[in-house]
Amino acid sequence: MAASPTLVIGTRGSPLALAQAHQTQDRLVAPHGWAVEHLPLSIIKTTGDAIQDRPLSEAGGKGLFTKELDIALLEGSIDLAVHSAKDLPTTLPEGIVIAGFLPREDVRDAFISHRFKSIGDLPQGAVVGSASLRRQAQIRRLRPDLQVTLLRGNVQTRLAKLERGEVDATLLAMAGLRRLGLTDHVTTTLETDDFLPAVGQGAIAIAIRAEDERVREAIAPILDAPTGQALAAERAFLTILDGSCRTPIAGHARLVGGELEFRGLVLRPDGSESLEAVRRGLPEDAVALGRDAGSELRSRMPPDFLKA
Ligand SMILES: NCc1[nH]cc(CCC(=O)O)c1CC(=O)O
Repeated sequence: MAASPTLVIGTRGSPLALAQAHQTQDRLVAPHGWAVEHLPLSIIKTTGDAIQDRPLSEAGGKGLFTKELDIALLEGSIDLAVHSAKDLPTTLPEGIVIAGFLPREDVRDAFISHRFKSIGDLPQGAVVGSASLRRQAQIRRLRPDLQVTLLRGNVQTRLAKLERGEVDATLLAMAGLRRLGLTDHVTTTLETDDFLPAVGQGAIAIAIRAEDERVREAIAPILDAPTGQALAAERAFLTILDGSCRTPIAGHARLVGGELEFRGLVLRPDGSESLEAVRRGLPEDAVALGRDAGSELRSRMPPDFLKA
């Protein structure tokens, strides 16, 4: 047998990022009969990891988690980069493409509280912490009487802050909690009809060099086509709305029967108003569905909509 080629997997160093990188590594072992030693991880610290004191939306947004990994890809020190699709900007640098996505995890958000059973159960004035403008705005829409505060840090840090009583409740993605084996903390899961996830939530994206056919072929067996179709619609929607991190935007596509169903939502940051668009169509038309929903919302949005 010929010597196996080596793929270097680039990842951030947070526990969630490492869990996702290990999942990618494990999935690549099976189809090729490679050993994990052929798929070493290269852990790369990003600007986003270093900023702890202010909301990332103020520090420059999503690219903060990808820039250093993009550079490593382009320089050739890694062969693929594993990302939470949710944290990826809509446009990647020249020369880098998303090859595809692993099969999607649970897309829902989880409500987590040690004292209260659900969002509806929170007493007036209770403090809900989240760093996500999307979650903040949706909470405010459901419960304008609550206090919504910034809660930053990785998943474990946020759970520790909740434990210490810094907030009464928080919301986290089910996908991350599952990957970290932390679902014991979940008080209740929020159905997508009531609380719409972020574009890309629950999906792991694999980025590669655009022209690297060797890597593209090697990872093809682990990519999931339905997830790719859903993400195509969601990311097209986000692109139309020019999803900056300052804008509360939610969007989710799923296959229902043979059809792709997309729901998109934009909210005022204070939750006082929201606009929703729904599209159904052929999975092949995913990009058009997402774009169309985005265009509809953009045309319906009053000019001042995105200001607080
Ligand atoms: N922004 C942080 C982030 N990026 C991806 C996930 C969870 C995993 C996923 O959504 O795929 C999380 C944590 C969270 O939102 O609870």
